Amino acid sequence: MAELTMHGHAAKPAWAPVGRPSDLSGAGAGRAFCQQVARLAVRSLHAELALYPKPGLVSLVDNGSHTDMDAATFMRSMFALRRYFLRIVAAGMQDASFHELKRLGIEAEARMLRATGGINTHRGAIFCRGLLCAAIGHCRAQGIALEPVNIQATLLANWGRELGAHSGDVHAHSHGVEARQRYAASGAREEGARGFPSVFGVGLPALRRALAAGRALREARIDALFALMAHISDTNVYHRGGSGGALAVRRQARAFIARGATAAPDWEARALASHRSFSAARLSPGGAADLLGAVCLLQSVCDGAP
Ligand SMILES: CC(C)(COP(=O)(O)OP(=O)(O)OC[C@H]1O[C@@H](n2cnc3c(N)ncnc32)[C@H](O)[C@@H]1O)[C@@H](O)C(=O)NCCC(=O)NCCS
Ligand SMILES: Nc1ncnc2c1ncn2[C@@H]1O[C@H](COP(=O)(O)OP(=O)(O)OP(=O)(O)O)[C@@H](O)[C@H]1O
Repeated sequence: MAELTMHGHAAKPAWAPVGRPSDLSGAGAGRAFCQQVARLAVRSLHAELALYPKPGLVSLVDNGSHTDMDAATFMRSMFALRRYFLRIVAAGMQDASFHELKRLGIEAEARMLRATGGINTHRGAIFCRGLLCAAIGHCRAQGIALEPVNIQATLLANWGRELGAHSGDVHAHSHGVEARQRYAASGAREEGARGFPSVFGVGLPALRRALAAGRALREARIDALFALMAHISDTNVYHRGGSGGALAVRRQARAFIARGATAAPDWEARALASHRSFSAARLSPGGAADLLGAVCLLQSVCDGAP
């Protein structure tokens, strides 16, 4: 939202920087800020879900490669996470420890699973967007401009050491752990430990480039998604498709980008063809989808986008 933006080209912030953590408990500017960021985080979940066509992924149009979840499952999960985002922004403002953020994340996962009947819709989003929300809150409390470079630096400076050491204690037998062991794939934990370089260095720049070239938000988000698919090591893809599946995802994404991505007049037909072929092969780049959502959140916080 425009009023969040702390730098030159958008509207001035509506609130004075929050200095005192005690603001968070009352109805002061701190609480209003947390509520606004939480709203943007939930909106980023919706933006990711609503985008179509996303190869193999669930959207409002169809379920892609998935038989166990649909848009309604994602909507239930989304509503269950609102309070989590509010709490984790506040925790970031109050200088919370990594242990405290992790506790909030684990609690949110449990709430998500209750809302979906045990289906994992947003584990990656809870992890990545939760940490970003904490860093955004911390920046705000310290009067640091809400710019991507500052948010990433804040995340690493405050929780980077523990993120680097965060290995096998949560979900010792997850699909991500399995993909790392079988294929030496990296995944959400490694992304987190490095301060989500794919979000800040790949997805967000791709989205901004497309917008600067005059394309609409939908096209810019598609460009960001394909840039992420071409770049990351997605443990969801490894889990479902092995190394062959991971190679196929990267190849298709690179071919889409090489043809000009959404600048090409026939981009939609080609994105749809990818969606059909991924769905037939049961491939689902869920990690890229999570990171795209994080890009949407950062764009709305830093650039004042809807
Ligand atoms: C680190 C987490 C995400 C575990 O990851 P792990 O790879 O073991 O689990 P899993 O296979 O279930 O995957 C988790 C998610 O990562 C996403 N993902 C896959 N690949 C990637 C990637 N390269 N980059 C980012 N996300 C990815 C997937 O979409 C999936 O939703 C997490 O469950 C965790 O530690 N949670 C603890 C609480 C928490 O969220 N804390 C937040 C603040 S510290
Ligand atoms: N729009 C989306 N469609 C599908 N998956 C998504 C979407 N957005 C994010 N994801 C991520 O992809 C993952 C879902 O994929 P998948 O069903 O393979 O997960 P899983 O629970 O690890 O595996 P399985 O369902 O095979 O047990 C979720 O963790 C979710 O974070």
